[in-house]
Formats: sequence, structure tokens, C-alpha cells
Amino acid sequence: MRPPVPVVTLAGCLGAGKTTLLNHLLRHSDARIGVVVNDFGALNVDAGLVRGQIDDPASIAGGCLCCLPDSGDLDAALSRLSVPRLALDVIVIEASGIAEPTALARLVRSTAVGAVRPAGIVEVVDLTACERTLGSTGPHRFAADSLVVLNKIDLLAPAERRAAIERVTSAVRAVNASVPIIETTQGALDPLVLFEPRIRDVVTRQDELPRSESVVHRHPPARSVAVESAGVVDPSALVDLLENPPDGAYRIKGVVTVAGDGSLSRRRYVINRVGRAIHVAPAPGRRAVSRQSLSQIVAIGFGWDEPEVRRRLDQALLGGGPAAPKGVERLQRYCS
Ligand SMILES: Nc1nc2c(ncn2[C@@H]2O[C@H](COP(=O)(O)OP(=O)(O)OP(=O)(O)O)[C@@H](O)[C@H]2O)c(=O)[nH]1
Repeated sequence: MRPPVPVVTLAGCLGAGKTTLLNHLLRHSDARIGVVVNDFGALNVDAGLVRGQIDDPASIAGGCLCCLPDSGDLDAALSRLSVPRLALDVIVIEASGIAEPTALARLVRSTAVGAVRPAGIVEVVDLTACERTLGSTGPHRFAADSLVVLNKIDLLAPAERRAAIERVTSAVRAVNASVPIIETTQGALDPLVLFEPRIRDVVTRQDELPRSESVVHRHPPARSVAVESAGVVDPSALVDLLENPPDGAYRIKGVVTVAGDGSLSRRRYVINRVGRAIHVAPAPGRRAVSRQSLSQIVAIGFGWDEPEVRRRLDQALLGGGPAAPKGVERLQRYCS
């Protein structure tokens, strides 16, 4: 059975650059991306931009997503896109510019579609329209965000830009202390930040991950560190990493073989941290990994101390004897 398809929600005030960012991601990612657009018009994605797309964007019209009378339309779109035949890696919902991120987060969390799981709110902010962003809706809108993208930095002179970045950053930090904040022009966000490599790619492509940084040189410099170990992993060490990741690690992903606690035999899990959200699931069948006992973790992030990130990842893969029962329990708390 396929694990649930992650659903990333793209929010942001009208004209902030959501569509621009989405088009950028569609052009620069190899992931299989499904798109749900909640707009008053159609998503302006031409044939060239939908390269890598498996199906047409699902369009939800008739009003702002978070104001619709029920989640029926969203559920129908998510159902359609999460069918195994499409084999999507991720679904992106582009919300209308008037949707409230906190309401969107609730809506996605409460979907009745079991084949998907929430994977965070990415909020695009137009840096030239701080008054509008902070004034009309209030900074509480940032509380639900898992990533904030400060866009249109090209439109401000350096001094003005610094002041605007500081204002928005302090407003965001007041309600969401740990959310990563990234600056972009034309929504040029590194897709690695949002779209996890497929599980099997973590296995087969981990040496290639850093290379994508130089290929997509216009992106903010996302970094990745990958580690692996042949032994079984102590679940407590793993949960310590997930709950308290190294500074700058926005995303952590891995397939791990976890030690049992005596009564339980060892098991394999897919671990995933996006922003602050942690998700753990039993690993799908043999297809996902080439060597059954190998444990692998990839971290993706910005502005970090790489040796320290590597040290923390290695530490999480340190195994040992049977796990303390509490460790297994802690890990399973994050299982859906
Ligand atoms: N100069 C500049 N223009 C940008 C940037 N990002 C987006 N734009 C322009 O801003 C306008 C609005 O961008 P969209 O991507 O359509 O914004 P949106 O958030 O999808 O808009 P709504 O659907 O109305 O909410 C377009 O004309 C974009 O070309 C940027 O970083 N710099």
C-alpha cells in the first residue's frame, strides 16, 4: 500500500507570488506534483510548465476555499489526485489570495480523504506590500505557517529591503518563533525544500542531492546532508532528532530500521519532519529499499553548520541493543 500523499498548501495575500512560485516549482522539480487551484480564474500553467505533471490541475471555483460551506470540493479534488494510478509524490494546493492560512490548515487536517496527509503551509509574502500583509489581516495569519517565503525582494532598494524584511520577520516571529523564513525573487524557491525526494531516491540518489544546488543556482542555497548505517536504530535517538533537529534543518526524511524492545521485533519506518510537523509511518514493502536493514536519513535546510548537522544525524543512527520500551512508544506516537 502506498503511504499517504503529502499535501502542501500555498497561501499568501493576493498577488504575493503564489502562482509564480508554483510555476517555478513545476518547472524545476522532477517530483510528480498534483495541483489543486482555488482561484476565481484558471491556473495559468501552459503545457511547458506542466512538464512532470500527471494530470490536469483540479480547480475549485466558487469562492475562497476556507469560506466554502464544506470541504466536499477539496475532498473530491484530493481523492481524484491521490489515486495510486497517478503515483504522485506531492499535491500542492494553491489557495486563493484571501484564504486564511489557519483556516486552510484546519481544512486540510480535517479532510476525509485517507490517502493524503497534511505537509505544511507555505506562505508567500509580498515584501513590497507589508502594510497590506501586516495591517489588513494581522500577523496571526503566520501562526499556522511551516515556511514563510518573502518574495519580490528585487523590487526594493537594499536599505528599504532590509527594513521590510526585519518588520515582517519580527511580526512572524511574534506568533511563530521557529518557522523558517526565506527570501526569494520570482518565487525561486529550491524545490528540495518542499518536495522530498522519493523514498527510493533517498536510497539511490543521495549522493546526487547536493548537486542539484549548483544546477538551480538562482534558488536560495538549500543544503542537504545524507547519512546511512547498516545497523538497527535506537528509536529514542531518532525521536530526539525529530523533536529537536539541528538549527537550520527544515526538513528531515529517512527510512530506518528500528530496534524492537524485546517483545516487539525490529521494524522499518519512514520518518519525516517538515517545518515543525513530524510524521512517522511503517515503511512500505520491499520495493522501497534495496537492503532491508540499511537506515538512511536526509536533512535539507539552510544556513546551517554542516558538520554539526552530520554529527546529529549520525548520532540518531547509532544503534545498540534492544530499545527501551519508551523509545518505541515515543516513535509510534507520531505514526498516523
Ligand atoms: N518584480 C517581481 N514581480 C513578481 C515577483 N513574484 C511575482 N511577481 C509578479 O507579481 C504578480 C502577481 O504574481 P502571482 O504569482 O500571480 O501572485 P498570486 O499570489 O498568485 O496572485 P493571486 O492569485 O491574485 O493571489 C505577477 O505579475 C508576477 O509576475 C517577484 O519576485 N518580483
